[in-house]
Amino acid sequence: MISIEHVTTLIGNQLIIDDVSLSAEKKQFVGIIGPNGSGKSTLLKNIYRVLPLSSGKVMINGHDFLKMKPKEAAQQLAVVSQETPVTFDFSVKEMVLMGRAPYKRMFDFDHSKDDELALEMLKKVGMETFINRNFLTLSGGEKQRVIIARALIQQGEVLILDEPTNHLDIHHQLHIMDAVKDTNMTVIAALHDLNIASMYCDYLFVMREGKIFAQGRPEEVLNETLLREVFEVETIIHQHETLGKPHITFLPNRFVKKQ
Ligand SMILES: Nc1ncnc2c1ncn2[C@@H]1O[C@H](COP(=O)(O)OP(=O)(O)OP(=O)(O)O)[C@@H](O)[C@H]1O
Repeated sequence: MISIEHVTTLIGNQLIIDDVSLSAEKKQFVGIIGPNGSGKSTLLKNIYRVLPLSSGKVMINGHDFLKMKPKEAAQQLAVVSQETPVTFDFSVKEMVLMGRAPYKRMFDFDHSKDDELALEMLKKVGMETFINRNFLTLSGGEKQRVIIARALIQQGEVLILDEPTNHLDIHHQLHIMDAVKDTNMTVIAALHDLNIASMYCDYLFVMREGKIFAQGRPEEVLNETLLREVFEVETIIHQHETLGKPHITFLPNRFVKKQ
C-alpha cells in the first residue's frame, strides 16, 4: 500500500500542491485526472522524488519512502513519465535491462535469467522483435513501450505512470493499459483520457488547482456536473452496456451553443 499524506509543494512562493492526501491499496489501479496545470505531474514528481515537497509524507507499506536509499527506493517503485530523455546509444535490450539495476551489486553482470525477463517484458508491450534495435532509432510510441517494459522488469510494488500512453495509437494504448492492469503492481497513473480512466481505474482522484476536488470509483466521480465544473466541458455520460463503466461522449462547443 502507498499513501501520500498531506503533501504541500511550493515552487518559488507559488503554492502548487495544497495539502493533498491520497492512497492506493495493494494491486489497486488508481487514476489522477484533472485539467492542464492542476498539479498532477508535480504531485507524481513529489512521489517519485524528482521534486522535493515542502511538507508531507510518502509511505509504502508503512515505510518512509522519501528517506529510503536510492537502490531500496527503486526496488519499491518504478516510473514511466511523459518523456524519457536518452542521449546515449543503447539497444532496446540494454534499455530494458537497466530496470534490473536496483537488484545488482557492483561488477554483477546481466545473466540469462535477466535476458529471459527482458524478452518476457518486451512481449508484454509488443516490442520483442525490436530487441536488438538501437533505442534512438525507434518512434516515440515504440520508445515509450520499451520504457514501460523497463518499468515492468523492475518488479517493484508500485508503478507510477505520468500520461503513459500520450504517444501511443489506440491499439497500443489499450494493449499497454491491459499489460499494466495484468501486473501485480499497485498503480498510480495521471491520465488525460477520461474514458481510458473509466475503463481501467478502480478509483479516481480529481485534481483542481493543486487540491483534490473529488474522489471515488469511476461511476461515482464521472458525471456531467463534475466534468462541467472541473473541465468546463459539456458531456453525455451513460453506463456502457458491455463494460459496465461510465462512457463519456464529449459535446463540441458549437453544438452546445446551438442548443
Ligand atoms: N518549475 C516550475 N516553476 C513554476 N511553476 C511550475 C513549475 N513546475 C510546475 N509549475 C506550475 O505548477 C502547476 C501544475 O503543473 P503540473 O505540470 O503539475 O500540472 P498537470 O496537472 O500535470 O498539467 P498537464 O495536464 O498540463 O500535464 C502549473 O501551473 C505549472 O505551470
